[in-house]
Amino acid sequence: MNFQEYPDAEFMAMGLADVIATQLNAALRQRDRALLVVPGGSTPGPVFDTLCGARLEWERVDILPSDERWRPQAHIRSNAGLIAQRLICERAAVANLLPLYIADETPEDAAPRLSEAIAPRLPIDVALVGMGADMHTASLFPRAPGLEAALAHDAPLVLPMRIEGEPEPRVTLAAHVLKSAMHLHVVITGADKREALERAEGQDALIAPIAALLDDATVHWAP
Ligand SMILES: O=C1O[C@H](COP(=O)(O)O)[C@@H](O)[C@H](O)[C@H]1O
Repeated sequence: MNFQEYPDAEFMAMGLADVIATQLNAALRQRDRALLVVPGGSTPGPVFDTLCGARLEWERVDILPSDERWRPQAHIRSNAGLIAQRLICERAAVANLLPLYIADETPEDAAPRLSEAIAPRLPIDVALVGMGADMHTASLFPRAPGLEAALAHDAPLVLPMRIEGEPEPRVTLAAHVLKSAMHLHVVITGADKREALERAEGQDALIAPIAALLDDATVHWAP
């Protein structure tokens, strides 16, 4: 794991947005299109606010959520809703959002079709994921039913997740999909998450799902 520490969240947003834009530009020099995976939640907003102004050919960029809460995009808890509002705007308004949600279907019914839809878009050029203080990443939650399947190297690309205590079901990219990204970044803030990250290192991924990604990741942390 590479660990990058910043003096505050604003510095981190600027630094991380710059790294992601540089990596996307490099990918676009090699191929027609680039694929960027991003998380939802409360942490990535400031990174999106800076990244959306980056100078790159956004019309050639596909943006895919790392996971989705099973809500329509207009819902306040939708990860795609956050991404559409804070990232797919300004210069990035012409980027293409690949939703991980199908209206009027259950996550279980939709997951195979979502897997089929994203398969031709892989590999991921740049993946940015978050982490909760409980060490979940994307929607890979500790001890969740279905977690073992989602950690398997041959898991379907997209899996449904039902997590006790969460207000809605979810879908998530499998761990191997995130790990296969050319560049993998984890963004976290606060002392509690830094401590959780330290606990996760070397842990069983069934207890600390973020551990499944750490070997391949650069972790970006600000107080
Ligand atoms: O529920 C989710 O949580 C994680 C972490 O979110 P945060 O609010 O603690 O930053 C996020 O990465 C994931 O995409 C989201 O669905």
